[in-house]
Amino acid sequence: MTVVQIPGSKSITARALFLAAAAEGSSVLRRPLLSDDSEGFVQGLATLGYRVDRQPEAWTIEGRPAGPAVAEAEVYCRDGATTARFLPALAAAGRGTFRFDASEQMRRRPLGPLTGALRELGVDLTHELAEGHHPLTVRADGIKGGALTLDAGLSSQFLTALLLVGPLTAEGLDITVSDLVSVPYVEMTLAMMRRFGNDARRVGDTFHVPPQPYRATDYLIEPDASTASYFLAAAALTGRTVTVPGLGSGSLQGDLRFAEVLRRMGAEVELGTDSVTVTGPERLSGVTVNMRDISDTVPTLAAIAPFAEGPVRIEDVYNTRVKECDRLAACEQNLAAMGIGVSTGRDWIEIQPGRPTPVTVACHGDHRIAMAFSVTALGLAKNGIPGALTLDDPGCVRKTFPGFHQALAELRAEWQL
Ligand SMILES: O=C(O)C1=C[C@@H](OP(=O)(O)O)[C@@H](O)[C@H](O)C1
Ligand SMILES: C=C(OP(=O)(O)O)C(=O)O
Repeated sequence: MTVVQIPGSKSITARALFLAAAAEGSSVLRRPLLSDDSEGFVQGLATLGYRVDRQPEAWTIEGRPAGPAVAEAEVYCRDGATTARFLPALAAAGRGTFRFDASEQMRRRPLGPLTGALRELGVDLTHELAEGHHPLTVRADGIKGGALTLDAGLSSQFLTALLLVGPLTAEGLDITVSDLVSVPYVEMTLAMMRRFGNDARRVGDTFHVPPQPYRATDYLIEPDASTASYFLAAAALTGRTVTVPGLGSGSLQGDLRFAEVLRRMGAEVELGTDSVTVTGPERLSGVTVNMRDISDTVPTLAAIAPFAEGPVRIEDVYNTRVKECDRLAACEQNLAAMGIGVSTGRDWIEIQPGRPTPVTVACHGDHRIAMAFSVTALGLAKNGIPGALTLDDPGCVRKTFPGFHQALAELRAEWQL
């Protein structure tokens, strides 16, 4: 049995940073994620005048319920969609002129439903180059609040941004949502808002957020379940056992359900109160699975799929086309290059069993493509397929797990693969 320590959850770190910044008093966030996304979020907060004291194991943030401490700022959001979508909402609740920009990759990703909703709430917001994309400027003068509708079919992060800012509005928010994707991330948002003292709740398709102030909290961040998927998949693929401590039945992260997908493919899964353990079978079986709730783990499953006994079909994941890259296209491209039978439609991908030949993986600057296909390399080694699989951009893992390659190398050394 191999124990793998996984760094903190990106999504929980981002929410905790927002909530701590918006709360009255000083919050301590324990075991935050140290990566490009979370550093970008902290840097964004600092640019907006929030005080963050960063020790490696704990970050202390002084909250400001009235919003940013500066009247003008230029915030660079890097590649992080949580930063690029949550921080403009936070700034809108304050007073001042705040310009936001992001990397080329993030500039391409959609923002329109969120910026449209902020405008519906009376926020003065202008896009510089293209409607619904970064860069943008918010001329903030507080938010009164009220009722609004939101299309959350491309991203749940639009809803999370509005939920998080709701308690900072004068009257609260009632948000009626259509076509919501990634539901567990919204449940995570509501659970964390409760921990910081706000009783936002969902009734049918409407989310009610009372204007109840956040209070400062001491918050322990869970390991990242999407990151864990690569190591659980590695165990499932090679017949080994991996335990990830800190991720158990009480986890806030939907992506832990990826272990259930591995179970359906024949792996043994033990979900304890504070850990998850996966043991791989002799050979995985094929599966058809709806991954609308857990779409960050689509590349992980696609990358081990060729080694299954039957076809692997992943459905209802259109929004994976508007992530760091078009992930259905990137998975199809790389699997096809390896000689694997693969087809895709608007919102699905189907992968046939086969013997992948090693290639240089086209990462498209996407950490999940890089990490997922690094696991394919273990399948090649286990099946005695000669040659090395390489990545055209190994460094892109810095977005969520700068130490990924080292961690995987340690696993391979232990398993002699
Ligand atoms: O709210 C969050 O922290 C996230 C929500 C999901 O995005 P979508 O809602 O865009 O699917 C997920 O893919 C992303 O990595 C993190
Ligand atoms: C989609 C992702 O990130 P984000 O949307 O937060 O940039 C991800 O981490 O897979």
